[in-house]
Amino acid sequence: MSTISEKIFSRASGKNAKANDFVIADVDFAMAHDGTSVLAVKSFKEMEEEKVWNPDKIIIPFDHLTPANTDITAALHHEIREWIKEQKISNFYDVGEGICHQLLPENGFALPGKLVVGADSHSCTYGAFGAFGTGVGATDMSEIFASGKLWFKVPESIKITADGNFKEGVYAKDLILKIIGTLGVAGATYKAAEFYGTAIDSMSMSGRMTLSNMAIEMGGKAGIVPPDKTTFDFLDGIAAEEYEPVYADADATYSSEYTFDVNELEPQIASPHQVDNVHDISDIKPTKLDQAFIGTCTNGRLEDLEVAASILKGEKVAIRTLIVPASRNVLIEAVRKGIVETLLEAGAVIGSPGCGPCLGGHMGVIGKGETCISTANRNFKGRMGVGGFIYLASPATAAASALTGEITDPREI
Ligand SMILES: CC(C)[C@H](C(=O)O)[C@@H](O)C(=O)O
Ligand code: SF4
Repeated sequence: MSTISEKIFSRASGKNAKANDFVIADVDFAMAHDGTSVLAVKSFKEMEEEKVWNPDKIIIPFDHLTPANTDITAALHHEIREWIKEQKISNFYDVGEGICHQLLPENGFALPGKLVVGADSHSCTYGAFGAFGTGVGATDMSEIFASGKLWFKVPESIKITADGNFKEGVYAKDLILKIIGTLGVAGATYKAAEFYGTAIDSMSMSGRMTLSNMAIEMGGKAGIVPPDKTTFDFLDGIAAEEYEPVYADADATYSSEYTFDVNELEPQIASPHQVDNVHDISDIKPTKLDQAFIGTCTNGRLEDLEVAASILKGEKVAIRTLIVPASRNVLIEAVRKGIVETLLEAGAVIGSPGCGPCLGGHMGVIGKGETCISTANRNFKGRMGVGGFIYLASPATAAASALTGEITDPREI
């Protein structure tokens, strides 16, 4: 009678772990990016540890401020590169390779049944593969660097079932926005969400990653999709090590259960400045935009760019439109398929793979009083630039809006 999380923590801690137990667990893979590795490495050095527990289990992608935006960032990048060399960390992804939450799945580190911990809140993305993926702070990460272990309180789980078929113009992003709008930003605090239902079964890995990615936006510790053929096919030939899929027992205990009917779902918009300020697009009053941004660990994958290109093909954007592929592989594929050409011809700007302006660091921040429609996961006040307004939506809605210069239903284009 165990949930997926209880089973993963039981294996990782070597004891029968139940919700609310405190356990010390062995971490399978640990990730820190350029933004958080700086503090994690500082704290690791302060612990006077000489060597990391396992240089092959640590993954360091540079993605948040890449290519370096200032001399300060460049110096920090340099410092981390030196530490990576000294510690012989084998999985280092330098500028231009892509966003951490895209690179771990692409390189087969997000695996069913594994405990994958990242020094980044959106590490819940790995739940799309049936892993327990979760984010921790940089000092907790330094402890993992040193010992390969960390303490956890085993989360209670909630069950979210989404049945039905997506209507044309409606996507996984709309579903997760609807879920967050319904549960609220604290609706799943310290809980692990397990996703079930026919709408999830028929979703691609890309869609599942969008779903799991945003579990943290309702306070979730993890957002897990039980692995199936779609998962195994994706991992075929790329899994970094062997894995054992884990499923919940039929009589597992959930602290709450929710159901969603995808047949009825419309495109959703999260209005400023909270992710749960979610509305059907038909309820949004006319909203002028200054910028559209398509990218991030939520929606910067090939499928997302493909949808945007299908809408922008042969048209011209009415506002600044920034497109940042989630990884080098995504960009290469998008070039091969002619997607990049279509986007450029439509007047979009293509950024180098990475986080781009998602957290307001560089490469497309917005000015005071400006409004951006974004495919990211957060619309917090000031996130993309002080005094700016962010509306969250799917890539289709963002692309349709880029064409008109105001929030636009992709089904009306
Ligand atoms: C910089 C990093 C710590 C942060 C996070 O943890 O989520 C960032 O990725 C974000 O999306 O706000
Ligand atoms: S793309 Fe945005 S949300 Fe994702 S890791 Fe980067 S800054 Fe965080």
